[in-house]
Amino acid sequence: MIAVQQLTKRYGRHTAVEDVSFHCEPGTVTGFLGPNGAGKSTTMRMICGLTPPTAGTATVDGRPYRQLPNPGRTVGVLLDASAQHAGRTGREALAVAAATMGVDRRRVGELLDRVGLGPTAARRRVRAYSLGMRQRLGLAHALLGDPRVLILDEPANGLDPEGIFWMRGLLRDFADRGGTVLLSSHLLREVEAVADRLVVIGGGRIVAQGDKDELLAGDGAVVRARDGAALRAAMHRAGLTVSEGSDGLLVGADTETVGQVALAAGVALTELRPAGGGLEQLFLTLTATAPGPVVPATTIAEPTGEVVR
Ligand SMILES: Nc1ncnc2c1ncn2[C@@H]1O[C@H](COP(=O)(O)OP(=O)(O)OP(=O)(O)O)[C@@H](O)[C@H]1O
Repeated sequence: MIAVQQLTKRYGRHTAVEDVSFHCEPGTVTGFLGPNGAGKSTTMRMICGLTPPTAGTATVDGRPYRQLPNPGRTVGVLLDASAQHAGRTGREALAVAAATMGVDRRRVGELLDRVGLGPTAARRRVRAYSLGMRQRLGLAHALLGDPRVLILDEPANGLDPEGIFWMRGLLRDFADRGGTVLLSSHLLREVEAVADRLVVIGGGRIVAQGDKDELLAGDGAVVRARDGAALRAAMHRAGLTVSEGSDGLLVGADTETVGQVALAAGVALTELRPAGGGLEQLFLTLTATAPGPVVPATTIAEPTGEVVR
């Protein structure tokens, strides 16, 4: 469990993070979303005791990070994959961390396998690693102490599509076994596939947070089928509003309803997803302008301050 309460960080007159509060519960993946410079890394660094907050508190499993007796046993952290000892091999880097944490050395080999760094990669010096390999090693490092909590800053950076798919599976499995995951990204689509909850930050302030499905629902569904005419006719017959979107039909109903209508009509779908219009729009606006006020869970505030849903 991660509890963040009214965290604020000022650098001189610049406010990097302001009054940020959220919780991450066991068994869930929380996607921490925001454009570049929004305050994600600063918030995560405060949770991990690396940046002292100007105000507010953050705890992991009920304690501030710095008061955890052996932090790596409670929380696995990956904040900057490029900041690893370049002169050590991947195996050496993990072995040193295992010794520091008091972890059985045999876990080193297991974890190298688990993150897809085979024997050849494990023998290479970290300076020769690609960013994707460093992310994998960083993840192995984070998992080394068998923690119940993971805090990962942009872990998908540098991973290829197969690597991103693999990482999603690993994080989903971790949460399904009761773990707590907080992962940041500047890409909605990247976390949408794995997160249960979303916390959206812009200009240092929370602009939306809540259950992912609730945040993405209510804006209709995007649906496609090889037989577009049959799909459109089925939606019409069911009394649903239909319009042509840029990447499929936009239907004014949730994905479950749309899927059932298509099934009943015998139309095979090639794609079905929440339209996510509000969140997409919020993201586009956030990227362009400064944010507005903090709003309660499962609502979205436009950067102007107007609540749009
Ligand atoms: N040490 C520092 N001194 C001064 N300003 C800082 C410092 N660290 C971060 N900032 C500022 O705080 C704001 C938030 O930065 P932060 O790195 O937390 O954003 P981010 O959401 O992680 O962005 P990115 O996705 O680009 O990593 C930015 O305006 C940044 O310039």
